[in-house]
Amino acid sequence: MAFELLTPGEMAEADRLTIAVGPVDGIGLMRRAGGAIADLVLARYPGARTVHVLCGPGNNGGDGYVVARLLAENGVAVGLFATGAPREGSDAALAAAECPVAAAPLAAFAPEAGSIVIDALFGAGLSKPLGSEIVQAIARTAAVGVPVIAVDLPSGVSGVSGDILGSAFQATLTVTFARKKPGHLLFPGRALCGEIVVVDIGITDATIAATGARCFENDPAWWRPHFPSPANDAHKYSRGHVGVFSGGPSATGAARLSAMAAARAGAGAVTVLSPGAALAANAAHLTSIILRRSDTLQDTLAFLGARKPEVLVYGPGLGPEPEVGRFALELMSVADGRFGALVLDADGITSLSHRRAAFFEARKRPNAPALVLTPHHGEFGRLFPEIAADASLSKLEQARAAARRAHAIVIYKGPDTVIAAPDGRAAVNTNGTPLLATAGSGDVLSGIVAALLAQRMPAFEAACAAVWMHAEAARRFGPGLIAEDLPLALREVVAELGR
Ligand SMILES: NC(=O)C1=CN([C@@H]2O[C@H](COP(=O)(O)OP(=O)(O)OC[C@H]3O[C@@H](n4cnc5c(N)ncnc54)[C@H](OP(=O)(O)O)[C@@H]3O)[C@@H](O)[C@H]2O)[C@@H](O)CC1
Ligand SMILES: [K+]
Repeated sequence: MAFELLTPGEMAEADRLTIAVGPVDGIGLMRRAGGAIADLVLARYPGARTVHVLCGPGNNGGDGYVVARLLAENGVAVGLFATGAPREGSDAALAAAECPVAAAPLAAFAPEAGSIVIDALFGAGLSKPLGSEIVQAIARTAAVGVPVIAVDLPSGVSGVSGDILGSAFQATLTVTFARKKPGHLLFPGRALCGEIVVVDIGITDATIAATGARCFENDPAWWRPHFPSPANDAHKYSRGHVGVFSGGPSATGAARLSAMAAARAGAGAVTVLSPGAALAANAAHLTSIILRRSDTLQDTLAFLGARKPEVLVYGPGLGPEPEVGRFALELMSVADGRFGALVLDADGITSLSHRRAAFFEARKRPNAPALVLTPHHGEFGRLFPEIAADASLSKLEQARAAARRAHAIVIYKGPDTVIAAPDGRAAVNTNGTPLLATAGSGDVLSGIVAALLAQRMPAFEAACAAVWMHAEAARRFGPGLIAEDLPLALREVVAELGR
């Protein structure tokens, strides 16, 4: 299934391998790429009066010359504007030579209402911020509000990171080749692509695999085979037991949200581990969730010995104090098979930022539990300040670097949540919704992750599934959503996935 995301470098490698194997050559790929775009334009805009094609100096421009030629051959009035002639001997120069429409300088481009713009200025080869001539062309296009069809990427959007280099077109439709690129899915690029259509230009799945791409668009299609479904003879503990640590008397809700989500996501048993002072508050709100007092590490060890939970959730509602971080380190050091995995969220992450060296050291120990970290942007910056400050890394690369550093699955949350594993696998989530920007929503996510881990779903797949399910539940519930609604809204999502 075609969920890999290719960096521009990996895409260039796929092109190179395809051409090396033959029979299609570089200009052949370009003709296919341009041909697919011309077909889409003709199908989608049959009444377009004029199509303006803007061509850059590289192969993206080459695709543009193919589109211009094919549209002209189909009787469309074509305006062609170029930043300069393509390099002599290049495929783009060949495509330009085959194009019967004369190119005018880009400065002369002035789109009118009713026209369509094909942006073939820069794609995978964007290497620096756009110059003023191009920025002005973008502004003139935006001023008339005509549809823009971007070839490969909206010019100005980095295919690697989704960052905007100076300025960028707001596309109505972006047509890319073989596979999507990270820049299509990471913000702000994602918002500038409009609809994204991936066209097949003859690059095979085997060739994509040969590029070594290890990043994916998050989709149930590839993790669903690992999704847990209870065996017929299941009992509550065989379906996985999750323990969730609660905050003090005035901060217990977060743990209960996490616990409810873990139960709805299929954990057979869920225990809230509460400080004695918060037992009454928790008891007043819990029914099927087990409640157990835990004030000290000894209390927790007694629970681990007696109840043998697979997964612990540590962080929601605990407060950012250093002793919270110290306890997280103690938990990791006593794990030694007493529990399989730890989900560290919210204050569990922030509190460790005071003990980063000890934390990273603890992660190197051979008996350390599996770990899932679920930072949002601020928490990520606190635990991984050097990685967060490295502007040369995309969000995707930052998440990967953090996963390697912490020997953990990292769920780097946001509108474009990235999930990364220490082995280099990564996924970008695409079903997120602003409905999730609500207090307590992160606590629910940590509970879902824990439940899937407790049911023995492999960690990377479990994290990807949890992120997708969380967003899917929010979407289905719709406006008015508060975090309390999410666990129940999960029911339908779990039912469909487990079918
Ligand atoms: N066979 C294939 O490979 C296929 C490729 N295909 C197509 O090729 C595209 C990739 O082509 P590409 O590698 O030539 O890169 P492209 O985006 O055209 O730009 C490179 C040129 O732009 C220049 N430049 C960069 N930034 C700039 C700026 N801000 N301002 C000014 N100049 C700037 C850069 O200059 P340089 O960095 O060298 O100084 C260089 O001259 C890909 O997106 C797809 O559409 C398809 O046809 C399928 C087959
Ligand atoms: K483009």
